[in-house]
Amino acid sequence: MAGNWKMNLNHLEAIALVQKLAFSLDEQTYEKVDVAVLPPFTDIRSVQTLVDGDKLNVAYGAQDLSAHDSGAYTGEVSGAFLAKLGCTYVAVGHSERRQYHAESDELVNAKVKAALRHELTPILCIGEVLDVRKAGEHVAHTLAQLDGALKDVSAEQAAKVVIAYEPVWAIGTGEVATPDDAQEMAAAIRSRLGELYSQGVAAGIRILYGGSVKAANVGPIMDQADVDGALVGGASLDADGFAAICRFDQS
Ligand SMILES: O=C(CO)COP(=O)(O)O
Repeated sequence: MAGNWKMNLNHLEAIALVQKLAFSLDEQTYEKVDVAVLPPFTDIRSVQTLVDGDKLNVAYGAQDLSAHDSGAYTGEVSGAFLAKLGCTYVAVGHSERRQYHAESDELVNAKVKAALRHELTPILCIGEVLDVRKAGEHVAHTLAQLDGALKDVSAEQAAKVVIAYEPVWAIGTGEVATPDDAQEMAAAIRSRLGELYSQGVAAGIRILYGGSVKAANVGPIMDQADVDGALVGGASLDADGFAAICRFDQS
C-alpha cells in the first residue's frame, strides 16, 4: 500500500503524518502489508530521520527521478541521491508526469532503468485516459505503455518492479474503477509480463490499482486475484484514512 502525496505536505507536516500513521498501524498489519509513503523530495530527509530514529516499519520513496545519474540537469534529482536517503521506492511514469511534463514511454523506460541501477524499486505507473477507454482500446493502450517502459529490462530486473495500473479518468475524480475493471487490467498486465518474461516472474510481480481508492472501496478491489495493493493519492494525506486502507482485510 503506497501513498503518493503528490505536491502536498511540507517536511513538518510530513513528520506529523508519518508519526501518526506508524502509531495507527499494528504488527498484524505490517505482517501482511508493505506500507510506503512517497512524499515530495523536500520531505524525504525528514522522513528518513524519523523512520530511522524511531525504527518505524514504514518504507518511503520519491515520486520521480532523473534518467541521468549526475551532471548538468538543472532541477533534476538523481536516483543515487534517493538511494543515499534510504528510499526503497520511486514512482515512475505517473500520468501527471506524462500529462504535464510530456514524459514519453522512452523517458519512462530510461527512468525505470535509472531506478534499477540504484537499487530502487520503481513503481511503474500505466493507464489510459477516458477517451481511450470509451474507444475500447484501454487494454492495448496500457499494455503498449508496459512494453515501452520495460524495453530492454531483463527478467531479473523486471522481477523487482512494481506495476501500478492507474486509469487516468479515476485519478482524483472520485470515480473509482470497478473491481472488475481493476482485475481485467491487472490480469492483462500479468499475462503480458508472462509473455515478456516467464510465468514465474509474472506471478511474483506486485500489481497495484490506483485511482480514488479509499477505505470504503479498497476491500473489493483487494479481493481481486491479480490486484496486490493500491497506490493511493488524496486518501493517503490523512493518516487515519490511509491506516484504514492499509488494514483493508481487517475492517
Ligand atoms: O494518482 C493517484 C496515485 O498515484 C491516485 O490519486 P487519487 O487516489 O487521489 O485518485
